[in-house]
Amino acid sequence: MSLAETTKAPTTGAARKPANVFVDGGSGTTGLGINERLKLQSDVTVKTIADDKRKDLAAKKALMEEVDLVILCLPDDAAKETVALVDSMGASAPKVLDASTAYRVAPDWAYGFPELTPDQAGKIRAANKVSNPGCYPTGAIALLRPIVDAGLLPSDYPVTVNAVSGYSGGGKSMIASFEDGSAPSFELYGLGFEHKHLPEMQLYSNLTRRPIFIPSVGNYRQGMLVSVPLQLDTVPGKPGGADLQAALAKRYAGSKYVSVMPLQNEASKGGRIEPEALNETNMLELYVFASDKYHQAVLVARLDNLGKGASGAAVQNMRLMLGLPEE
Ligand SMILES: NC(=O)C1=CN([C@@H]2O[C@H](COP(=O)(O)OP(=O)(O)OC[C@H]3O[C@@H](n4cnc5c(N)ncnc54)[C@H](OP(=O)(O)O)[C@@H]3O)[C@@H](O)[C@H]2O)C=CC1
Ligand SMILES: CC(=O)N[C@@H](CCC(=O)OP(=O)(O)O)C(=O)O
Repeated sequence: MSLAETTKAPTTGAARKPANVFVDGGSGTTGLGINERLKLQSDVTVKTIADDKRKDLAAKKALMEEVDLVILCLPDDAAKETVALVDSMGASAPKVLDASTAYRVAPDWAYGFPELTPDQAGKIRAANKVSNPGCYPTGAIALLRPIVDAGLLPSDYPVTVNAVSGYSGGGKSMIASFEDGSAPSFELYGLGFEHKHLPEMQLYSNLTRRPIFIPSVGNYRQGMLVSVPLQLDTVPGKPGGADLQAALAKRYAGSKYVSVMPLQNEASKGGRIEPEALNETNMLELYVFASDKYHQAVLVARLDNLGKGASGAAVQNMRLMLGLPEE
């Protein structure tokens, strides 16, 4: 057994040293959010790389020899480059948690949405490679998967997902374009039907038909809403809003980070929701707005794109992968 291997933290056990973690891309939007969260965790030590060496592969490899887990907060190509480096390290390789889109539907990686199914947290705990979900898929999959699994929505239903994100979702360059006033106040995008989140959204929602996904970005920093309209009279069995809400409540009962809100129907008054209420948290709220009169429903997820949509989820996955208790 190599020296580096003996320094890796055990994944189970009571008394032990803090686990060592390296955040590759630690000065980007997602990386900074993870570092802020890790400052509050005494059972994790963050190992850093000199700024002028942060893109130097030999320096990265030397640092990765010392850590139990590396979190990649990089563009896809750079993430693939670091993963190739990890793959060359043999027994001294750290576990990898990747925040990019590169491995989200790769069969040999675990998908880092612990609430996906009752056994997903266990898969993440046991995996050496975990991909952190995209922000929009986190909302869409959380809403759709339990309803499809319960047989309330057929897997070939023509699903449309609409969403709005704060501008931090686009990383450093989009943040700069909103903050220097060159970006429009609001914009629809994804109108080429090829948004990078579609494959994971379809796969983990258990949908056989590719959804239509229309995201948008507004002139505020962070927070998002993901919504899925449903014409319930076209769905076999004609489920009502209460059936949908009950399936979600059953799936997420006891969950620390996913809250299923009471059914919102004609009697509830309101019919409005804004995207920023969960900012700086790792929470995800799920709503069913429904009309029995018109047999229509809209499923809505609210989350912080930098929280449960990125850095918060990464820290939740990191703790599972290191065998540490929930925050
Ligand atoms: N922002 C968000 O809400 C979310 C982002 N993500 C994903 O997380 C990843 C990072 O995104 P985000 O934080 O927004 O992006 P940013 O553009 O804010 O940050 C990316 C960081 O990576 C650095 N970087 C680029 N290439 C390398 C390299 N070869 N080695 C080391 N560092 C490098 C950049 O440094 P420099 O600028 O100097 O090149 C920059 O600091 C992306 O894959 C993104 O898709 C995931 C979920 C949500
Ligand atoms: C507003 C905005 O541009 N958002 C980004 C998604 C951010 C995110 O979560 O995407 P990844 O995790 O896949 O990087 C986009 O639509 O490409």
